[in-house]
Amino acid sequence: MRYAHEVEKVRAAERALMARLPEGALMRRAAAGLASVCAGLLRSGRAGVTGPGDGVYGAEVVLLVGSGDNGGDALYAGERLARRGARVTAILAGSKTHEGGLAALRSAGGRAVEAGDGDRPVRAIEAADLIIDGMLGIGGRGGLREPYATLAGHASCAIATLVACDLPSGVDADTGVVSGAAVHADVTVTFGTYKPGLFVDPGAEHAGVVELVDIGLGPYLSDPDACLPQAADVDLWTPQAQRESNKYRRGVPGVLAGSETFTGAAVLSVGGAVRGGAGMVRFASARHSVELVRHHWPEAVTSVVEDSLSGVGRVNAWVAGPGMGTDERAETLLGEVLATDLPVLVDADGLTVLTRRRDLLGRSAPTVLTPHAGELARLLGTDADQVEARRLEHVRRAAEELNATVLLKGSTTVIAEADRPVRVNPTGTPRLATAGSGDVLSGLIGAFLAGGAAAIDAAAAGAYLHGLAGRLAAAGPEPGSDAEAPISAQDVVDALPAAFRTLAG
Ligand SMILES: NC(=O)C1=CN([C@@H]2O[C@H](COP(=O)(O)OP(=O)(O)OC[C@H]3O[C@@H](n4cnc5c(N)ncnc54)[C@H](O)[C@@H]3O)[C@@H](O)[C@H]2O)[C@@H](O)CC1
Ligand SMILES: [K+]
Repeated sequence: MRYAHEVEKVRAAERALMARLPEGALMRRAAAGLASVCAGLLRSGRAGVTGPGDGVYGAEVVLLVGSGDNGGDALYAGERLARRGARVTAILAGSKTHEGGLAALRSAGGRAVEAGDGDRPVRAIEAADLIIDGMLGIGGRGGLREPYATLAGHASCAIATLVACDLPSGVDADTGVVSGAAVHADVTVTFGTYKPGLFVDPGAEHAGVVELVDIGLGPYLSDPDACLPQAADVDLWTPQAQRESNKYRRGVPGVLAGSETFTGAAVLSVGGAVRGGAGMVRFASARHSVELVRHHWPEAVTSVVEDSLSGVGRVNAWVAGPGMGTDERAETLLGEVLATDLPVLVDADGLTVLTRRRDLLGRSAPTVLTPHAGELARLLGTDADQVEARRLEHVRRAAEELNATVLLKGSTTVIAEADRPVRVNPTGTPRLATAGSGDVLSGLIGAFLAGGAAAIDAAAAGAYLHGLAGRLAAAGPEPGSDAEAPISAQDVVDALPAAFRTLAG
């Protein structure tokens, strides 16, 4: 798991640590880590310098230097690279400059130009092998002002490898929100702990590959605000099929989905549950959906239901909502499911019903809600643009107000439960924004809930494997190929076994 802390907590930890260290020691640690990652990039040839030598000697390095300590980090890192023979140019963009850092760079042979000094900054950026963005770190607020915005644009377009110091300038550290121009980094070297904005789009997408440099902050940091699960975590959360397990021990999800009119959602949701490792799936719906599910998934045990689930048989968890409609019948059946003491996942039409029946959420058993921004906005009585603009804030609020584990779908899927760090899903592809993809996710999480996983673990594991299956389906059988193709929700179902296999690797 990767843990992230908001700015306030980072600052508190830095203060506590700095009180025990000589003046400037922390900045030198950060700069040493940053210089070491940059030297590695230059050595590997990734940053454009090829031929004999260590890649650092003779390399053209440009520092974009802001007025705060982020600029100080960049200047001290530049000093280290200059001492190893790099030709380092600092572009001074702030209203002031870290004096110690600038003096250190100059003493190592580096030079400095003002951001407003004609076309010299642009020429330096164009000729660079590597650029360090030291304009703004955790002190950044709102959209980039000039000349930062223009420099961010030039640097992001340059052929040089662009390395962000702590976080890309223009990305909000706590939320990942970008307002206006921002640095689009290849690599971000972040200090002490990850920042939530590095996990969540658009911040995550601006950060590129994120490297964490340990500056000794760990013991001083309080609880994390967000975390990013890794394959090993997901492996622990998915109920593993033990050799001795029989189909009942692995858990039986009940899927209440589809209607006379809408059948596809039901087929996909059952598919997610079957491929999620459910020993057996019970499916309850109107006759037409039942017929189609029987045809696609003969392994599901089906029941035609009208206004009661009494004949469905024993299940360990419920998935309710995809394609079930929003009429009175749907409301009655959803009410019956939520009145049980079983874990219940509510999605799609089920969420629409909940907007008028929030009282149904007053239960003590685990509930997982899987809305997209529009559905969450309706549940919270706000509008979708607000949710999209501040995803972390809204998913946290929803978990508190709705008494549920809330998985907010989107370009970065985020999952909240009261009093826990938000889990951010690291997998996925824009190709997953296709009809029916969410239905697959609901069934998959339902399989994990039925298998005994805690609600937040089931949701996080489901999001991870679903995103990975989407990526694998879009990439096709060519390993390592960057080319992606459009996919259908059924392709995601079919790629789930391959996604599971990566966990074992
Ligand atoms: N505090 C510490 O102990 C350490 C801090 N470190 C570095 O220090 C950074 C934080 O330094 P600071 O607190 O000085 O903050 P920053 O360097 O992030 O930026 C602060 C300055 O930027 C200006 N600014 C804010 N938003 C702006 C915008 N949108 N456009 C233009 N200018 C804007 C502010 O007016 C202020 O002058 C960290 O990100 C990290 O890189 C590291 O050296 C490790 C140790
Ligand atoms: K930066």
